[in-house]
Amino acid sequence: MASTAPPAPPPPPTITCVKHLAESANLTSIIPSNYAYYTNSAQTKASDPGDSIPIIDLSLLTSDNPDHKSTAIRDLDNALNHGIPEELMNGILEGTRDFFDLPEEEKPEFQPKDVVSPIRYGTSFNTEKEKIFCWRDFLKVFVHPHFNFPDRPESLREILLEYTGRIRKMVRELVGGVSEAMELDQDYVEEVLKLDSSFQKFGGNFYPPCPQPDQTIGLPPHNDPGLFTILLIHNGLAGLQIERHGQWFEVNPPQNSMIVNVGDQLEIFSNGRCKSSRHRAVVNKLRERLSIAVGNGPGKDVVVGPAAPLVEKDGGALYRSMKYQEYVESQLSRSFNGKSILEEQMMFHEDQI
Ligand SMILES: O=C(O)CCC(=O)C(=O)O
Ligand SMILES: [Fe+2]
Repeated sequence: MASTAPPAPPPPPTITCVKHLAESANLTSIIPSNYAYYTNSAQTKASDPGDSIPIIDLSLLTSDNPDHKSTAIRDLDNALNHGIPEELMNGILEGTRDFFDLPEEEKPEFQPKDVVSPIRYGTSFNTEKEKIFCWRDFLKVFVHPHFNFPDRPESLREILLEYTGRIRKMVRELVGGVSEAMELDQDYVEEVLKLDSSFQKFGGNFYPPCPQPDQTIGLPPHNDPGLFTILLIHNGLAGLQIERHGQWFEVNPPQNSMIVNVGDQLEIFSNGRCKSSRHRAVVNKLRERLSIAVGNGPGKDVVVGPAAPLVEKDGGALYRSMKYQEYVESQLSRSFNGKSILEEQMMFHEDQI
């Protein structure tokens, strides 16, 4: 009688996550040289709660018509005020934290080589391409149109489904508000961007405390690829910075608030009316930081270019069109220090217009 072979042991960890490194007794006061990243702190301005970083940059949603503008503002306000219950926010933060707390030997199964795998745990951004690593670990899960979920921890599955579903609803309202501000028909926008099958990606970021926070970076400057990213930061801990006119501004979100970042597809679709937010995350000496970034795009197979009525109004398209799936894959397979894909899609640079 043939005996059944015992199950194969799990593969050894392929990467050292930074959480493990930060917790190891070997890490004293100097970080390893492959985490060295120079940030010009002189360029960073402290935040001014008065006017520096609006959590939603309503000026990006401008229409020349003041009535349209105020309707859009009201709609956006509604979307955000009636959003996500506090316990759901706490639940998703706890579930994600539980994932990062799984024993290291249980994590290799979530570490596929392929950058477009639907469930991917890793460190830095793309360690295959990078010599300098960033001080963060991540969990990325594709949650729509197909819902994927890691089978552990138990606490994550249901809450992931519910949380990302709520975020999709909120994003549709945001898209509705923006469409109105740009005088575009909402049904037209939903249809051309195929929002029923929107590609949605859940991202958990874990930044352990770092003995030399000025010598490294949590996430280097980047733009998110989709339409809107909704960011939730545990305890609103500072670390996120947004670039405006060559200066970096700290964002200090109020407790239980969410940050809405405009992504590249919205800049392209709006023919430059909405500007994609360039941002980065710095790390903290004493406290760990956990953020949840849910990226919301159009359908994967949509070829996104400037909306036809806007091109007509503006007398031309300012951006090339590209299938969203190719855009995402191209961004994922780069290292962070290369040229931004958005720049490549611009047909004219501001100094040429
Ligand atoms: O952790 C943060 O504050 C930023 C995260 C982020 O930008 C991202 O995941 O794309
Ligand atoms: Fe981001």
